[in-house]
This record gives sequence, C-alpha cells and structure tokens, in this order.
Amino acid sequence: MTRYLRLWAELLKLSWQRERRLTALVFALEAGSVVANVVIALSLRFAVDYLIDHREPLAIGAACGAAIACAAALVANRLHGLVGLFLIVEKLGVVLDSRMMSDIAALEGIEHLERPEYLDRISLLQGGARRLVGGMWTAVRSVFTMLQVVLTLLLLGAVGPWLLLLLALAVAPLLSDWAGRRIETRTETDTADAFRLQRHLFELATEAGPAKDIQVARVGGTVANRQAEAWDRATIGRFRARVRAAGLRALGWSVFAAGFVLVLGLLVRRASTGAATAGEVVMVVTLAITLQQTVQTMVGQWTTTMSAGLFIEPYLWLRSYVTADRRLRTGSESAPDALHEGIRLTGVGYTYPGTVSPAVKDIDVFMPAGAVVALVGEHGSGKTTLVKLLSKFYRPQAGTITLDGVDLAAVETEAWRVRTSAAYQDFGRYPQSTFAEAVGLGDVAHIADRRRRDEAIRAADATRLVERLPDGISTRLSPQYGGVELSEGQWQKTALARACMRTGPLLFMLDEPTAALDAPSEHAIFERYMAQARRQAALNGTVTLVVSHRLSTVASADLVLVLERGRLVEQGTHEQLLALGGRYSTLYALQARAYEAVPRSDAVSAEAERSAT
Ligand SMILES: Nc1ncnc2c1ncn2[C@@H]1O[C@H](COP(=O)(O)OP(=O)(O)OP(=O)(O)O)[C@@H](O)[C@H]1O
Repeated sequence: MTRYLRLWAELLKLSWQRERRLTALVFALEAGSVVANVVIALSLRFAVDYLIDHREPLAIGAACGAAIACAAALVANRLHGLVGLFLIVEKLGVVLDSRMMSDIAALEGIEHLERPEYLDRISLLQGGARRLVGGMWTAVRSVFTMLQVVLTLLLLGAVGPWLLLLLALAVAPLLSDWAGRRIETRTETDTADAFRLQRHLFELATEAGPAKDIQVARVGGTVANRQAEAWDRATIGRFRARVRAAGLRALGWSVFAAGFVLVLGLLVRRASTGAATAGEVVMVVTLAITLQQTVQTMVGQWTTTMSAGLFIEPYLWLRSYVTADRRLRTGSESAPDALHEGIRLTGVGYTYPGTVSPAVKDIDVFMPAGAVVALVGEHGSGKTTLVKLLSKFYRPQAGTITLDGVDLAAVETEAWRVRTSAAYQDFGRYPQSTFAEAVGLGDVAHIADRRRRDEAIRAADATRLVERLPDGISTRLSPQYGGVELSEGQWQKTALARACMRTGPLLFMLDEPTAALDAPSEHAIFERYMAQARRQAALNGTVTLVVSHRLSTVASADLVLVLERGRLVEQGTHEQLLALGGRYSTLYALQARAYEAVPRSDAVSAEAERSAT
C-alpha cells in the first residue's frame, strides 16, 4: 500500500506542477461539495424546528440556505466531472503515456519485448496511463469522501451517540467489495495469457499476411476454434469471478440496508416520546441518506482505485525494470572513433531466459578491422543471436566481446549504437511515414540530408523503386495513410537503405538483408555493399557482418564463419573452407547443385523480375 501511496503522491505532484490552477480548482470543488452537504442537513433541521416553533422568517432563511447549498453541491459535482475527469486525467494521461513510452524506448535490452511474462505487463500498460491518473484522483476524492463521513458522523453523534452504529454498518459493503475486487484482480491476471492468445489468434486470422498462409493450409477452422477456446477460457473465468464478487457485494449491502432500517425505526420511536425533535429526525434521515450515498461513493472509489492496481502493478514493475536496466548498464566509456585492430569474441555464450540450451556457446573469433565477415549456418544456429549480442541488445552470460581490446560491456551502449548500423531480419516498417522518412530514420540527425539519403537509396539498389512510387520519396508507405502498399522485397530495400544512412559506422550488420529478394538482386546489392564496405574500412576500419543463407553471395567475404547449433564449427575464407571439405563445402556443393538444376526459363524470369523491381 505504501508503494501505491508514494506513486499517488508523485502523480499529485506532477498534476500540481503541470496544471496548478486546475488542480487547485478540483480541490476547491471537492471541499465545497463536502461543506454543502453538511449545510444542507443542518439547514433542513433548523427549517423544520423553526417552522414548528412558528418562527417563519428564520425557517424560510434556513430553507433558502438548504436550497443554495443543494444547488452549489450540484454545480460542484458537474464541474468536478468536467475539470477533474476530462482535463486533468486526459492531460496528465498524455504526459504519463509519453513517459512510459520513453522509458520503454530507453531500455537497452529487448527482453521485455520477447519474454511473454514481460509482454503481458507491457500490453496491460498500453492505454493504462489514464487509468493510473484516474486512480490517483479517485484516491484524492476518497480523502474528501472520508472527511464527509467524519462530518456526517459528528452531526449524527450530536443527536445520539448510538447513531454512530451506522458507521459500523457501513464497513460491511466496504469489506465485501474489497474481497470481491481481490477475486476479480486475481482472475484477470490468471487469464491474461489466454486473453493475449485469443487476441493474437484473432489477428492471425484477420491480417492479410498470415491470413494467406491460413487459407492455403486450410487451417482457418482450427485457428477459429483455438481462438474461441482461448476466449472462453479467459471470459468464462472472468465471468465466474464477477458473479462471485457481485454475490459478496450484495451481501455487504444487505447488511447495511437492514441496519439502516433498524436505526431509523428507533429514531422515529424516540421522536414520538419527545426524546428527539422533528428537525433532528429530518436531519438524521438527510444525514443517513448522505452517509449511505457517501459509503456507496466510497465503495465505487475504492473499486476504481483498486482496479487501477491492475495498471499500477505493471507500471511499478516497469519502473523497477527500467531502474534495474539502468543499474546494469555497464558502459561509461565512449566508443572508439575508428577500429585499428578489430572485434574479438572470446568464449561468448548466451542462453535465452526461460530456455535450457544455449543459443550460442564458446564463440572464439577475431574479426579484423576493415574485414567483411559472413556468418552462415542453418536456421536456428545462432546467427541472429550473435548479431544481437554485438548490437548490445543482450549481455553475454559468458565470455567477452572487445573492440580493439576494449570490452564492449565497458563502452556506453548509446555511444556504441551510434557507431553501428544494421538491417535486422525483423526490420521495422513505419507504414505511416513517407519513403524519405522511412529511410532517413536510419540517422535521425541527418534525416533531411538529401545527398546522404540518395546515396543510401543507391546503395540499397532502391533507385528504381523510388522512381515507381507515385509521389517519389514523398510517397506514404501505406494505403491507410493515402499511400501505397510495398511488396516484401521493396520493404526490405527500404530497410537496407535505412541501414545505409549512417556513414562511418564501426560495425555494419546485415542480418539476411536480401532474403526477400531474388538471387541476382541479392548479388548486385552485395557487390555494392562490398565496395562500400571496403571504402568504409579504409576510412575507419569498419567491420561488415553479413548473415546470409546464399553461400554464393558471401563467397567474396574476407572471413566466413560457420555456425552449427550455437557453436562456431568452421572459419576461414571461402577457398580455405572449400579446401577443408567440411560443413561449409558440403552446404556450398548442395546449393551450387541446386542452382545448376534451375531450368534456364526460371533463371530468365528471375532476371526479368530483377529488372522490373
Ligand atoms: N527470443 C528468444 N527466446 C528464446 N529463444 C530464442 C529467442 N530467439 C532465438 N531463440 C532460440 O535461439 C536459437 C538461435 O536462434 P537465432 O535466431 O539466433 O538463429 P539463426 O541462426 O539466426 O536462425 P535463422 O537463420 O532462422 O534466422 C534458436 O534455437 C532459437 O529458437
């Protein structure tokens, strides 16, 4: 609870700093509403008693006081709804949302996007900022509600201390709601994975890409059934929890209602014997109704506050995750300006969290400055993992990576990222941007540098692609944003051009950059990269690391690394590896035979395809 209180205090401070006047207004409205309710009860009491005593002017004055207080309470409530809920929650929600986004973006690693238990929390946080701020405001309101309860009880106590019994009765609905909320929250967390699964399956069946696979494989029915099962698992569980919680709440309210009837009966009996005045009876009835409404409000506020816990927990988790990430940040040294010796991996090993076998193990390799290094191997052999380790997305659990003898872990991650360029296998697409922006994002500091962008486009063999776009580089990359839909190969060329935006990286990584392109296209692009890599190498010793499945394409690399089940099994030049007659030469011979077997007509159409792109 202290964690929640600390968070609310922080959010309140934020509200005060950002929206001082509105925050003050909300506080004034809350206080006004509390005072107005007390004034109503007291005014009604005096109005009735003065009336019975035949002091009409005073009775009229008291009745007017009640009417004015009533109107003020009404206006305060309406205004509060507008100012408190809309302006503050909306405005602060936006601030908090962007804070969360920058926190997530500032994380060095990518585990939070890959591990299901982290993803669950991140997906809960999407759009949760308003609920968080709303929860804080509800907590503030409940302080005023409690003040209302205290004042109401003081007035009731003044008539007869036994009337305080009403408070004890009011605890019943609060307790029952607390128990109900616990059941609901627990079930929501337990069913979060089923909920995520059903959403994923729904998207799978309704998005153009996977829908094609599903249609061809004729598994639409299976996907639909699985989605329905996951949906049932999530919703039936949640429905049952809600029914149980509703039962508990009904019980709590029944206890309160029964006690309320009893207390009122007793009071009427006292009035009939002259132990209480008629004005007091009216005041107690008014106060009892206020108390009942206040308790109901309190329960509602409690429910809202606690349901915000669903977002507070992941939010607090995110903050401690971000803090831990910052603490774990190893590097403080700046990245070198140029590589003179090269990049060395010594005994590097990494096992993904939640898995048993290492994705890469005992990797010992030296990539000399200026070298073009090809990384080959079967699917799942650890190529991408190595690329991610070199990008500092993960920290090696064993061994070290050094740059000219300096441990990469000691180099500040931000500085290292600025000195790397990469086209990853699962590259980003940015469909809402223009082609120029999608390329320029590769080096935001130079996003408007036309010369650099044109060179990047040329290097990625994307000049003809731009010529075919209806608005050239200003074309938006999605029909939804008034642009065009790119093919997979065209997206890949865009990602490649983006990777070429940054000049002078120390490490240039291309993780299957041309997988969606035809062989001649890949060959042409690779040749161009090789020329560019050599130029870069001469300038600052750039190491170019290319992951590819087409061995013929990477044959001219200075060093070929062959990975098998996470281990580096062979390394050398293409010729050395062929002479070795091991894994590489077998794979190469297999691929060469397959190419020889391609009928000429296919080769011609591949060439024609290339010309058309
Ligand atoms: N995020 C992850 N969580 C758990 N295991 C993973 C994750 N990413 C990869 N792996 C596992 O690590 C191993 C190496 O994967 P990696 O992606 O590095 O292989 P790869 O050689 O790049 O494969 P491909 O050629 O298919 O891209 C595989 O067994 C894979 O299942």
